[in-house]
Amino acid sequence: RPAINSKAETSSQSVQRELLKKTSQKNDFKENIHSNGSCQQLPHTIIIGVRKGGTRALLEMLSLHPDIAAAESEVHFFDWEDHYRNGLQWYINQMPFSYPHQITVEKTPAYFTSPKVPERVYNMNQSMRLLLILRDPSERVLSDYTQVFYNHMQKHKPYPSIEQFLIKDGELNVGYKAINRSLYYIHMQNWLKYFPLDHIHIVDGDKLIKDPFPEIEKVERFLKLSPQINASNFYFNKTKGFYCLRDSGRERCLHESKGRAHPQVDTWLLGKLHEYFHEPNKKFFELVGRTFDWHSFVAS
Ligand SMILES: Nc1ncnc2c1ncn2[C@@H]1O[C@H](COP(=O)(O)OS(=O)(=O)O)[C@@H](OP(=O)(O)O)[C@H]1O
Repeated sequence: RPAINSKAETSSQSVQRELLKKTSQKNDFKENIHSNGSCQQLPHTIIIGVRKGGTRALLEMLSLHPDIAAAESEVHFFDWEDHYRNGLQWYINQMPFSYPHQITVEKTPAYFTSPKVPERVYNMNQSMRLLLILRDPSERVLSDYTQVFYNHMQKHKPYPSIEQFLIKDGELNVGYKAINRSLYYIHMQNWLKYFPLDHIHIVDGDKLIKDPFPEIEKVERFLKLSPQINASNFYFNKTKGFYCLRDSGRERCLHESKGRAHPQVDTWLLGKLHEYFHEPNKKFFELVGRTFDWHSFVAS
């Protein structure tokens, strides 16, 4: 049963349960075994978000571990109806081939803020251990905007300035989607209806940027992996301005779309953002019993 939610099953829940049952009965799906003994398996852990939190960096860094097998692209199984309808066999087919001792992981940042997803993950595996990487909520808003701005640029489409999204009638536009995605306590509450807090490991995305190794060590411990990733797997690349990875002598940085400059935002507007997130951040800290070093300014 869900950790907190004890309400009677709603019709949408029973439809979902039926959908999952249809595809999850043992004989209904196979784990696609390769002749070398590897096979495709359902993920043992999922990086559920948050969008622009550093999910790709986390996945790539974790993949340095020999016991990790990661799905390359975002799967969007639980949040896209077209995918979810295909059932668990389809989900398995998206997974990398891995050996029995390995942990399969996929990352889809949109899961964290998608209300249907926690229940769907729960219906698949009630004891799933989840990874969540969060970043300063205001910084995340700027990163979110930057991502969509570049998506438009690449298609040679115009895109309004960040001020046009952030300001409405002279005040902060709290209806902006990117702001909602940064209200972490709201989304976290949805997850905690189904999973206990100790099954959701929160990676500090700001710390992962500044000094990745200690954060990755914590993830190794959470996933009960042997400590195999070392400080020497990371080196700071001055040109990129971020840590890059060193794996068996090979060096690589994340794609150029990661670590882009954010738009310059007026101090007044930035102050408004920081002020707006003060209460929601406090609620989030109470919910998870831990604080983060996020901007949280209150006007005097
Ligand atoms: N080592 C390293 N190299 C490059 N980038 C790094 C790294 N560690 C964390 N980050 C931060 O990751 C941010 C992108 O987050 P996501 O991968 O979750 O974005 S996405 O939701 O999948 O689009 C990205 O956000 P932006 O800085 O806004 O581009 C980075 O700040």
